[in-house]
Amino acid sequence: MAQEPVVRIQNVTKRIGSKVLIDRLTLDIPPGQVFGFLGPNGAGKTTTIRMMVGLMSITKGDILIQGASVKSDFERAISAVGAIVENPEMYKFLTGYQNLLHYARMSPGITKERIMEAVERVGMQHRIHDKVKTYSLGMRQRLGVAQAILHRPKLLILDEPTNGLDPQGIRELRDYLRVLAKEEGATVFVSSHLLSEMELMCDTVAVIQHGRLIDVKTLGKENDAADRPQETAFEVDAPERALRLVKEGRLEGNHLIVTADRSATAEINTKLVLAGISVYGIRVLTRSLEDQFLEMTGGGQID
Ligand SMILES: Nc1ncnc2c1ncn2[C@@H]1O[C@H](COP(=O)(O)OP(=O)(O)OP(=O)(O)O)[C@@H](O)[C@H]1O
Repeated sequence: MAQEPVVRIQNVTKRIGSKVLIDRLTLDIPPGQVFGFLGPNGAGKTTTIRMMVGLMSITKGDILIQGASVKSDFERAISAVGAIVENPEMYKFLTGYQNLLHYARMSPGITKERIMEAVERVGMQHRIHDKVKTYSLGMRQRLGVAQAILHRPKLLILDEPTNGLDPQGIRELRDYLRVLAKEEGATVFVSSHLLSEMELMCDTVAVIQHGRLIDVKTLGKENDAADRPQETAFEVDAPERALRLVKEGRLEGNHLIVTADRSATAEINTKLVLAGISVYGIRVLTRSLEDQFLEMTGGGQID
């Protein structure tokens, strides 16, 4: 049985004046995943996140976090959330550890052991006693994440966490977000306008444009991809005859390219072979999420 979603965004609309920023957005976020929220600049990612954490009101619809309504039960909803939406304030002349200790004093029940556990989750144990002013951007971000998870939230929200990070920093971010999702049993919700990074980081990606949900894709699951129609190339000895026989697709050299799902692929192969055409190879031409995203959003342009 599918587990209860950690977040349920239910038919949410955000209007400011006559402008519709978010248009009837419905989205379930399952537990224990790194879940991506992908869209070009201005698509409405930050607006959605701001509504999730109570920084902006919801015009219509509702958002449930661990079953609690952001609109009518905000205290309970937000208690399940750790978020970095704007840059977290850190005292630069204190060490990372002192910053966390300071923060922990303001929230009851966080022990020193828990602080060190959070520090380990983000791989900062070797630098945590250095002053924040000596940290790189990636380290400051890790410290921000450690702070955001101190109270063991079920949902960690990061708005554009890869911004400004170099490739190495992005790889490290990906690695520790995966550990977090697994070890803390938390769902990590990350927004980005960069597809390639989302592909590396996330289990699932929801694509948004013009305030509307366009698609939700599970990444890295072969079965999922295998059941959908995909461009498939049949390498044959008589391409023209193959095209006449199959009556669809196009030719590229000695390849017949057809959009087909698994069963159609098998049927086409049988047809070709029974007609005496030799099939030397069948290859699925998988497209990256990037290609699909560009297709969906018309090249990633805003308008
Ligand atoms: N307070 C506001 N009043 C009016 N329009 C706004 C307001 N805040 C955001 N917008 C507009 O709403 C749209 C969505 O903005 P939002 O910041 O949510 O996009 P985004 O997907 O997070 O993009 P980015 O990556 O550029 O931040 C944009 O067209 C933006 O100009």
